[in-house]
Amino acid sequence: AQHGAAEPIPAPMRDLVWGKLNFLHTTDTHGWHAGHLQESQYSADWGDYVSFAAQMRKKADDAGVDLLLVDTGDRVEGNGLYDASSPKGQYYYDIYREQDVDIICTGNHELYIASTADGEHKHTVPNFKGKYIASNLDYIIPETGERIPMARRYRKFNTKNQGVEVVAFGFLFDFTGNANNTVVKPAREVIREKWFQEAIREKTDVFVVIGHVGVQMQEFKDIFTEIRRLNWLTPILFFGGHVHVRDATAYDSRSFAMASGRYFETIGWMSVDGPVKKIEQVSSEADAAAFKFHRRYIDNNLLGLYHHSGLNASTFHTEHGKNVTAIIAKARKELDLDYTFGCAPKNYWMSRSPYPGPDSIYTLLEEEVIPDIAVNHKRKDVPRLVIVNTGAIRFDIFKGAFTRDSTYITSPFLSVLNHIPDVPYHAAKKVIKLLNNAGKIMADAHMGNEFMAIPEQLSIKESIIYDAPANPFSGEGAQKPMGQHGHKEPSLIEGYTTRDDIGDDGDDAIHSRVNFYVVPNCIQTELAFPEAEDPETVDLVFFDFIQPWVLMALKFSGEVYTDKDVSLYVEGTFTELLAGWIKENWPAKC
Ligand SMILES: O=c1ccn([C@@H]2O[C@H](COP(=O)(O)O)[C@@H](O)[C@H]2O)c(=O)[nH]1
Repeated sequence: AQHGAAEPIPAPMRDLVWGKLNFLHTTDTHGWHAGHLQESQYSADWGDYVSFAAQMRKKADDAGVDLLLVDTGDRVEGNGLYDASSPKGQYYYDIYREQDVDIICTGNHELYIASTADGEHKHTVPNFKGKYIASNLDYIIPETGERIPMARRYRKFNTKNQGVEVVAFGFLFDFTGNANNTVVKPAREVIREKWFQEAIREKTDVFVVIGHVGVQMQEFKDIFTEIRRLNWLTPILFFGGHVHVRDATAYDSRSFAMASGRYFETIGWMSVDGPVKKIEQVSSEADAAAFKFHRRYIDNNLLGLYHHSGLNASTFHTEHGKNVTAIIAKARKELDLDYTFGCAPKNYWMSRSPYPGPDSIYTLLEEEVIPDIAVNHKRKDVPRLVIVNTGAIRFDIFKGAFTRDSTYITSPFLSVLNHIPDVPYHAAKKVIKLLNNAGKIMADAHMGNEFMAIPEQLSIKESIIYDAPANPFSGEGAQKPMGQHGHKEPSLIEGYTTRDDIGDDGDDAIHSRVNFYVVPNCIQTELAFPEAEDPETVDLVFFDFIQPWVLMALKFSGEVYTDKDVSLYVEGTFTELLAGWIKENWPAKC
């Protein structure tokens, strides 16, 4: 862990279940490779993960089984370690590559900005040569305009210890927000392509489909159906992401799918046991029931990593892992990520507390931040509606130092405030309602409103509010306390208490439960409104990211505008404006 990171706290633990084939999975790490410095339960860093993987590979070798590492994209955007350098990612590529990942693919965040996709093609694809898979993604070479596969379409290989044959694919969901130097092909079309049809006719022991795709999303279901059509008994394993949740499901009795959260809070574990090799393989569905699948969501917590590897603080860390931790520390220092803009007076939550409310980060924005930053001095007296999408905020603010790192953690995007001047108020006032409530109408116009909100809400549609704190030690397989604290039951800290299609025993550490309040897709602030009556016209101000939705909503309200009618409202990215606001408004010292 990084120097100064929150000390890990012991929790009651569920053990890992090993099989013949075992996997460690990361997804949506979004630059959090230094770990969560302010949260004890997720404070291990990428160097610790390098040590963990090496120790677990050794365990696998000793037992004669196999361990593979998987990463399903969105490694970038969301943390100072990636975003604070200029150009972005200057330190990240060399840190990330230190992990020996066996199967890796692209997420949508690698593609929003052309230079990010260039960086992916220039650095990460060659860093993981032969292991990087791009089943439905092409890249356009800037110099020639030639369109080529981002990386190989699939990978066939044998595992180290048992020689298990694996055919692996790497998909991205049907993403349309990419810059124009990549082409994402819809999964449902790719599965008809000749190369895919040939690949699924390879006689293999197991298919592994990794993807930046939620495990409940149609893309995975389509891929599963097509592989299964020709391979009735072969196990098919899916590793997904994008939705930022811990999740697992089975599409049938010989398949299994898991997604491993977000922000390097979670290291996913999947194992398969049973007749994994063709030679031992089964000829009927009844025999195929012998396959056993397990999943575990490992908190990225050093004490947990010690526990699962059977090691301790003096035996766990490899030289390689320690070096990676040191490289991260050096990068953080050079980027001055601990520079403090101000001191947050309390915690502000995205989903843990209701919006509107005193502890909601969106209420803080709506009532305090936006009125101060959404000001164009030439038009400051013109009434305006300022609309901000909630997905633009990526993480909670914790009481205490708000650092350069926090600015990117809260708001990594290059979002700016644009505007359309003098929009008739009768139309402008309908926009927020359409963005928040007219999901069906907008979806019919191929503008899914849910893409303006936080990704978690793609999966969690209703608030989850617990009546009272859960009984920590009740439930299936009540747990033994971790490590060095003997028989004393440690008190629980808040964290994941996952319920997926497999059950509620997926998390390795037992936490106390956390409420999840659903928030709207967008929030709105009214500024400079006359007191007596409604204005005739207003300036409509909004993040550039939601411009297509805003234009569509205006059209539905009877006012047609195009991109040509939109111009910048305030100089500076939202990230910079927020940092400036904090410097002005929160005390300098904590
Ligand atoms: O410029 C941007 C880019 C993205 N967003 C928000 O992020 C989600 C996508 O997040 P994932 O991590 O890929 O799941 C998108 O739906 C937007 O809500 C943004 O606000 N601005």
